[in-house]
Amino acid sequence: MAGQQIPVIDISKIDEASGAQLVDAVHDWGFAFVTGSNTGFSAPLIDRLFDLSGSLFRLPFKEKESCAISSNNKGWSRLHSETLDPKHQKKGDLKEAFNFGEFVNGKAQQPIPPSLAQKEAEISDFADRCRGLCMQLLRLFALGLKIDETDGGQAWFARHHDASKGPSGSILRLLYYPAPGVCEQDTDALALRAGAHSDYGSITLLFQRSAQPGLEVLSPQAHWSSVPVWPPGTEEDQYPPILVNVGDLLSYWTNGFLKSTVHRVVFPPNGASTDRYSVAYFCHPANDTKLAPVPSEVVTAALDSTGIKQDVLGGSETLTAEDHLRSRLAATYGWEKGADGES
Ligand SMILES: O=C(O)CCC(=O)C(=O)O
Ligand SMILES: [Fe+2]
Repeated sequence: MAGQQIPVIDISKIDEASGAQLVDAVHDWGFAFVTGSNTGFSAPLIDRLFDLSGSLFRLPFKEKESCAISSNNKGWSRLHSETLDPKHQKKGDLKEAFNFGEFVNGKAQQPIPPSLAQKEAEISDFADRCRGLCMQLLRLFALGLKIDETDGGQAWFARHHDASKGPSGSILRLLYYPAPGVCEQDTDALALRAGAHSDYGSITLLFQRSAQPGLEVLSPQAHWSSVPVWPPGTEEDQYPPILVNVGDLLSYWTNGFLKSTVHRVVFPPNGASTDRYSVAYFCHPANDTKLAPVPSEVVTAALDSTGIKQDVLGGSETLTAEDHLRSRLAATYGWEKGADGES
């Protein structure tokens, strides 16, 4: 797939037609761009968060280090400290990241750099908007999968993601990939900014900056294909297209019908000296959500035609969202404890 083929879907209407479009897009590829005022993200709002992210990563090492990431997967991680693909990458990713867990009444539940304190409300507001957009997307998935009203209809997934349902593993992650040559340079030609991985949760939202490309997705034919920052024709949009991808949990929940696609971040082409900043929001259902089979004729018909049975992926026990996340974190990092977190 050429990157520009990732469909751009206007989600101004939450109805069956846009639900079907979104489901079609992620059924094969796991990725789609969504746009329209309904996303809740104007260009200036996104710009402000990137300004804030720039000032966070420019803080003195000591201040960032005081918020270093721990086994709950919240906080700051430095260059080379981890890779998203430990099976294949010998060295850590060439990135810094700051993971914010859920905010409570606008307050972070983890140490944050003191000089960021007056921006706490702004970060919390951004995370709330991300969750709000994910709720709309979850409604669209349920509509596209034709879940019957008697089973919960468009609320089937969304109701488990409401903040009132209790804590979840949702994370807002700010990312900074320094330009080649700015930091200690890697001589390994295979070095990556972020190793190949799939995300763990229900839905990931990704915000990118113009002229800072690098994301690639793995095609079903096992080719890496670059993803544009702005799909052609959307450069001037008042509400920039936001990249959406399905995570492992939603793929599991739909018996693989919605795809969780492997992706990675590479250096700019031709040795160009550009930083990359991105912001990802990983949306998870409440920890105690039971991932029971989705009552969808669309999913059932697909399973019938492929011969895959519901329990092949799901096993005989109904996992909770927390079990699912814990098993993914353990597989990647060997973590046995905290269930909060993300890839
Ligand atoms: O920075 C990016 O474009 C992608 C980051 C990513 O895939 C992740 O952190 O899971
Ligand atoms: Fe990812």
